[in-house]
Amino acid sequence: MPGTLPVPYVGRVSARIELDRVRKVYPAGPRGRQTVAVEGLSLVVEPGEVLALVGPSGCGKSTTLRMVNRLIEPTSGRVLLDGVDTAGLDPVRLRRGIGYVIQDVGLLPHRTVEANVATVPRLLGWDRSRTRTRVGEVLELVGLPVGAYGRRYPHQLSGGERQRVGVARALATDPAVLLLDEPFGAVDPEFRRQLQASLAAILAEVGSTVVLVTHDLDEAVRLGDRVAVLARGGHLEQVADPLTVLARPATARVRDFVGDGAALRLVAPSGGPAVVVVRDDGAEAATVLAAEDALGALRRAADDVGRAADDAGRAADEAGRDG
Ligand SMILES: Nc1ncnc2c1ncn2[C@@H]1O[C@H](COP(=O)(O)OP(=O)(O)OP(=O)(O)O)[C@@H](O)[C@H]1O
Repeated sequence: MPGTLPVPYVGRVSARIELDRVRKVYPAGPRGRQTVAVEGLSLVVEPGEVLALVGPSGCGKSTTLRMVNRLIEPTSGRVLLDGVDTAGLDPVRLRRGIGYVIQDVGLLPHRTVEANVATVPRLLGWDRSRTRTRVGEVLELVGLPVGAYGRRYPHQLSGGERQRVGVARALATDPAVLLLDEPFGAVDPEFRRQLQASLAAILAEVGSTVVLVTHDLDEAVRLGDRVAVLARGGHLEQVADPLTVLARPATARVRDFVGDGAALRLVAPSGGPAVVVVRDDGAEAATVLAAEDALGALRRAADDVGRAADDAGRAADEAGRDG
């Protein structure tokens, strides 16, 4: 059930986000020219959906995200939440109803984990016992039980644990909208995979509408129900489910961005079985095979190669005997 903004949300609620011809132009600096960061972007994120925003550096991903919680005001166009134009809402109240996680999560260094996570519930005037219960729940959800971690300070945590506290803090009031800007940008690749897996489980649990900014295509494919690919100047090139983006890039820019590595790759999109995407760049054909079918095809191909090698070996032997 969609929530009605800008009230705080409790329970499994999610909002519909609509960007309607949104444009952002940064004014010229002392020496530079003005920058068109986002150009006429129209996009809908359905309630409960995870939309991953990807694209090359500087293509306007963060600007787009921050226009949703009004950390940045659009130059023109509208951002609607559940049909309500956010331009008419109080930006501070709006932001308290929207979870926001950035790369360097910005935990308050002199406050414990528990106190950091309780920040927004306190601002919203929740009573002590309700806050304590919820803080315990969200810390449990991100795998940092309050008994073991609640009284620690940020400097007593690893980078990955700090990121998870940031996610818990953003989830503390069950926001209808969750904005994630490179949430694991600072985490090393191997641990990143683990965090992505736990985030996927968390997102499935909370039901918020999520916009995830990442430069990591694999992260987008893993976590996104749909993937939106932006090009420089904030132009939307394609928005589709992850497999379609990989298998059938809509434009040359998307093809460049997803790269040749996408021609054959094993992916595990959220909620679906692992699949192999096979793209034939020379033709229209693109095939998405279930992993087992693809493995079967690869094994058969390997058997054929093996048989051909055996045949060639036998032929060589026979030729040797004859000679
Ligand atoms: N405050 C600002 N003033 C002027 N230009 C800005 C400002 N913020 C961003 N830009 C410019 O707007 C464009 C889009 O920036 P944005 O940070 O939204 O891109 P991004 O896709 O998130 O980039 P990255 O992946 O590198 O973080 C870039 O050209 C950037 O230099």
